[in-house]
Amino acid sequence: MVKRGKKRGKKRGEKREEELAPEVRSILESVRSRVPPASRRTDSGRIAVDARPVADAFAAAAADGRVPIVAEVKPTSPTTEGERTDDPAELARAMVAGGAAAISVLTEPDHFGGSPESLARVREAVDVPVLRKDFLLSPAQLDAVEADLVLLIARFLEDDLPDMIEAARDRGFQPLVEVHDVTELENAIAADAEIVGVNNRDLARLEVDLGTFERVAPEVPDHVTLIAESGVSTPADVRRMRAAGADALLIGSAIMDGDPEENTRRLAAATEERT
Ligand SMILES: O=C(O)c1ccccc1NCC(=O)[C@H](O)[C@H](O)COP(=O)(O)O
Repeated sequence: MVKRGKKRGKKRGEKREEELAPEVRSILESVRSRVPPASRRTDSGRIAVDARPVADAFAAAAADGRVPIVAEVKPTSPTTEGERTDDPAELARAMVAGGAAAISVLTEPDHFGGSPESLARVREAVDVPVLRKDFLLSPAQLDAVEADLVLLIARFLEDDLPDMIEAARDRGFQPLVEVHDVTELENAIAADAEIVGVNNRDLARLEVDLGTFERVAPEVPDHVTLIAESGVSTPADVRRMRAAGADALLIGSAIMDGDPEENTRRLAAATEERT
């Protein structure tokens, strides 16, 4: 008789991961390879941040007649050709000069050309809130660098989301919870997220559809600060996202492609009454 090992069913997280685009699976693999194993973690390097309040920064931009824009320092990405090697601090200063209410910095090195050091330099160079844009899967990663906000992606964190929100808040960060559909939004709200980003980029196919934000935004409770992420290229896109309820927009490629100051100024000027 042939003895067979017990067949192990796939866990929900594993199944969800198989649905991701190969580029995104590769990002997660390299993130995991950098996380220190639990046996080597200590609490001694735990970060405590005095964060710049992002709600105040958005309110100040709006009061000044600018659309609140989170402009992203994004040297490259799986969907971008080439790499921009300018000084991240200079790029961030230019974005703020163009009217950015906040700055986002990719800190993932292998697929986005970022680093925690770049973010530290950016945060020193500007006085607006700075978001750490990375693929954070465990509390140990939060201690890599000080930032005002950290991105937590609901799709990757699943049941760990509430603990990661708590770990981020314990350190003083403002967690921005990224969702892509209403189920993820419900999980984010149940986990007490107060700042939510709806990502128009589908991480399963890497396609961008601004209709994603329009579908999810009506379900977002009023007390939540709501950010439209990805795929915003033109002033018309900015107006479309604002009309659908975005308090702010996170824009990378359209600002990095060309003159970041001029690009930010053009997009931040796309004001129109929200409905
Ligand atoms: O931008 C990519 O190619 C990408 C691919 C796979 C996972 C994430 C990716 N982007 C990360 C981001 O969050 C975006 O940089 C950000 O939302 C800005 O998007 P965009 O304005 O479309 O550059």
